[in-house]
Amino acid sequence: MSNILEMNQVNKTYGRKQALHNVSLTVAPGRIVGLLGSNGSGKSTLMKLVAGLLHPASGSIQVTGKPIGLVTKSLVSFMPDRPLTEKWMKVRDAIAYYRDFYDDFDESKAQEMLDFMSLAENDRVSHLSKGMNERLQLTLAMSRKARLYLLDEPIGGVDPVARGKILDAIVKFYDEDSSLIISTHLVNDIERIFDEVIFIREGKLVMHEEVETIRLQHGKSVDEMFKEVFAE
Ligand SMILES: Nc1ncnc2c1ncn2[C@@H]1O[C@H](COP(=O)(O)OP(=O)(O)OP(=O)(O)O)[C@@H](O)[C@H]1O
Repeated sequence: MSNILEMNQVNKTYGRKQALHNVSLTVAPGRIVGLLGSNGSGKSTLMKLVAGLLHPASGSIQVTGKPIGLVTKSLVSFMPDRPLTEKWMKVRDAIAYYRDFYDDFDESKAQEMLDFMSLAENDRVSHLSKGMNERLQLTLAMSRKARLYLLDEPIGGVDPVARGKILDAIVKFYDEDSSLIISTHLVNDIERIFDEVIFIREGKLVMHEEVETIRLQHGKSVDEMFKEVFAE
């Protein structure tokens, strides 16, 4: 089966700042990929390019063999690091908003995820704790029927118990026809769910490896490898 994502020699600049340098990578179907790097390394930029929210300065990006554009917007579901919901909304309004906006929104999956997440339809978004808000954003992003899910820092600023619940939800509700890219710098908490990891530093891809290879051939956890590669 063809790759879900292919990036070839992608560069992205913001004014004079080069945020991504010649990034090339592929992601096969059915993979959970960790996109790991310290603050400012280019993780969000990479996701926004794949989501079609930014354009590369050069290079090509394809999702299921199709260049980024209108068609790929329906193949990619992006959970940004800042919520897309409005403060006045209740959880049910957020669900309705996504259902109206995305033809591929699966409302019964959303209901199942809300139950799993202990979120009530009547909860007001502005009253949700950070952890509960992350659960809502994850529910919204993962209830779309996409081929590629991009989750930008889904456990950022959330306590360890809430992190566990969010990771359990990702694994439980993830569909193996698709692939998932998750950005984080909290490697230790999340590495158990990754099949492969991409290390990115100052906009350059420095490693793309199967987690099993890191564990078996290098005898290290991903967190240990991360600390070694990113040691200053
Ligand atoms: N709109 C922008 N204008 C100018 N520079 C930007 C812009 N967005 C990001 N940058 C810069 O590009 C680089 C990569 O930023 P990016 O947000 O992709 O990193 P990140 O790895 O997601 O960081 P974090 O973990 O802090 O979210 C950083 O140096 C950042 O300051």
